[in-house]
Amino acid sequence: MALYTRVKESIAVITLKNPPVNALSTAVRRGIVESLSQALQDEQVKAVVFCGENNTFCGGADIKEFSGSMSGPPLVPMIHSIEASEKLIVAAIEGVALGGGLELALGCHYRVADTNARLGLPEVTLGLLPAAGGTQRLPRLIGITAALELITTGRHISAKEALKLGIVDQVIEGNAVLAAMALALSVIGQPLNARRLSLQAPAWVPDVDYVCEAALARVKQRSRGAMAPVACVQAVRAAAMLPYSKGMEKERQLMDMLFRSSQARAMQYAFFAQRSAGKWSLPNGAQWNNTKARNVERVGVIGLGTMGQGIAVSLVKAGISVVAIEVDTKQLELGKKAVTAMLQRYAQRQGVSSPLHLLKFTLSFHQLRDVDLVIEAVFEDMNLKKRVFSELCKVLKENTIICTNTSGLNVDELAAVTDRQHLVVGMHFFAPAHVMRLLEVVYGSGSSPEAVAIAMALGKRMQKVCVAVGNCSGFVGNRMLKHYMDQSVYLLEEGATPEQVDQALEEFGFAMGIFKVADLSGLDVGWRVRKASGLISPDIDPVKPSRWRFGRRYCPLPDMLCQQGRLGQKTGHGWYLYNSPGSKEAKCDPEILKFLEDYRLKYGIIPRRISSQEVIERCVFSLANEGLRILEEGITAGPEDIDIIYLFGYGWPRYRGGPMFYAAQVGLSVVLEKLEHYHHLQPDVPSLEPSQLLRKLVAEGSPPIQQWKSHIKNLHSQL
Ligand SMILES: CCCCCCCCCCCCC[C@H](O)CC(=O)SCCNC(=O)CCNC(=O)[C@H](O)C(C)(C)COP(=O)(O)OP(=O)(O)OC[C@H]1O[C@@H](n2cnc3c(N)ncnc32)[C@H](O)[C@@H]1OP(=O)(O)O
Repeated sequence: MALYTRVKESIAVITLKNPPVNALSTAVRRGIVESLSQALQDEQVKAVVFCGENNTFCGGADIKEFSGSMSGPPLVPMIHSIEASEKLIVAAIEGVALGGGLELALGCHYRVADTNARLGLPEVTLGLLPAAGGTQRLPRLIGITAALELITTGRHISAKEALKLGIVDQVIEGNAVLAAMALALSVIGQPLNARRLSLQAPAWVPDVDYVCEAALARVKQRSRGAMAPVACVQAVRAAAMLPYSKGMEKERQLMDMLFRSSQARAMQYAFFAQRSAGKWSLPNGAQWNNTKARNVERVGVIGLGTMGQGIAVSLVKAGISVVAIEVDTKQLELGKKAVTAMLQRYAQRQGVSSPLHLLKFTLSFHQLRDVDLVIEAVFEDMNLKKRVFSELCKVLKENTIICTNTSGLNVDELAAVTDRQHLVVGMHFFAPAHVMRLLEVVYGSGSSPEAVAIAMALGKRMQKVCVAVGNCSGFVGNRMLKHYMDQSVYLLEEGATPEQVDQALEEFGFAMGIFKVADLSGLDVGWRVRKASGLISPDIDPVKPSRWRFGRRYCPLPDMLCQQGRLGQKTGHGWYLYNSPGSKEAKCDPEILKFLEDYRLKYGIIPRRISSQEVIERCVFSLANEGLRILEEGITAGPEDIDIIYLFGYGWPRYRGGPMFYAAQVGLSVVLEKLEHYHHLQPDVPSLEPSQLLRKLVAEGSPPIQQWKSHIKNLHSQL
């Protein structure tokens, strides 16, 4: 709703009220229309100030309403009548003015913001465009080029930047509502036409086509396959080329198309999934709102390899003191140099003073005696980690939390060597840890809810998207990835090339195909894991290694590449060829094609043509199938957690929602049928066997993904 109040005799204040972000729900829009009419009818009122309750102007249209039938006064005519009002209207922006919230402010004649306000048109991140006149008014206010940048990225800007761009008229420290009233009193009586953005022409640009084509090329490269950024460019182009009313028609047409699209549904699902992942819960009933996290101010980071460096940088950026430890002076100096350089670059970019005073580098475990939490980031070796954990217990305070940055080792086995199993959790960061947003917080069987709460809160402070997951080999992301990777190499055996597989995956929307990712990470990473798990042993024939291990299909191609020293980008060749070691541009390697041909000949495999559809079905459905197994085992609280892990950690295209959402969107019965088909052809690949939960969900009529949790609960009670 909206609250109408009269102040200073001649000013009416209309306060949007819909906590927590005053989204423009039906009730709020109705309240605005009624309050505005009251203000316009009241002869005493000479000016109106719009503001939001609780120092938050408005977070935009109510996204929850998008999935139902929309009713109540529509936004476009409502904002039009604000702009057309003969009485002066000023927006007082505190907190946020986003999406429809900023569009409402653009309909006002003046805008005042407080210094901490954030503004933006983030509709593109929901698979939409600003459809309450934003694509037409913003270019008229700040020009085509700046509007294109803001609308196609959806980025939030500070009040300071908004002032520089000309989006707001004043930025004030203190109460924006009082400042808006003061501004209103100072300009009452001045003509309003020059303040009505729909009446203005956009600033002239010499070559609109060129500017729009360049923007189109940028968005296509940045978000391959996404419809919304392309539509945003088309709408802004219309602002430059057409009169306002025609531009509005174009905006409406493009919005109709996006609004109905599966991409918009997926991206809006992702918005809510991200928020639901933050509301973690454990199988024992402990959860985010019934468990207190104690504060963490000092953290120890053990190991300054690539992961440790990134973790230390993220901690310091969050204002947390770090004691960083290495085993010898050389490693310590290398780590110190890298961390210092990253933080100096960061400080320079942000225009802040370098936070190096928060860092201490040392060789001595004793320096950890008063840290609140430790993150171990040593080499991925169980025995080494166990030794580190035992040593830590000798020096740490008794309530210090111990976290391991393992990417898949058993957290319970590590906790067992400590004197505090309840204070041990996994914090699985993704490389590079100062860049990647995802953090899997892994609870073991003995981890206390408080330890989980502390790790989740720390991750959030480090700006990570945190997902609580149970302890199993590879946790969630890497456990699922294994099956996706298996299918990709089987496809090579059967006739595909790395480029074909990668092209299909990139066309699907992945940021990078699986073979390019493998080359980037280094093929030796998986090789070491396979050796440690006994899949590679000295009795395997080096010339014609077996294609079965432990009774299951196994593809020895990645091992054979490693044996040849083809470890990926770092050695200048892997699945692709690179100009030199460390260079990034992947080129097709004729040697690999020959190697694959020889391999097929050696094993008597007759290559066949493999379609992109088969690549996607086999790679993506096996990923989703494993996700369903994870759900049935209770490793995550819901499908949203899995999708968030894939969106933030594995380059899954946001406009496809995540593997679980994608499976639901394709249709669970289709996924079941395809998995049965491929499992029939590959009976020695157990992961292709449809999961119990998939069969159950299909048998129960494929409920929408939001209802899966209740079906999983029933499944658990039957087990
Ligand atoms: C059939 C054919 C019909 C075709 C045509 C139909 C046309 C329809 C006409 C539409 C006109 C278009 C109008 C406009 O252009 C569209 C929009 O405005 S879309 C919305 C744009 N706004 C956003 O994207 C902002 C989203 N929110 C945020 O970024 C953040 O929430 C925040 C505001 C920066 C605050 O961040 P935090 O403080 O971290 O808090 P949370 O993120 O955790 O949020 C708290 C709480 O609020 C819920 N929430 C936030 N924003 C919205 C919202 N806009 N609508 C609904 N709910 C919102 C969020 O989910 C959290 O909820 P909780 O988890 O606590 O339940």
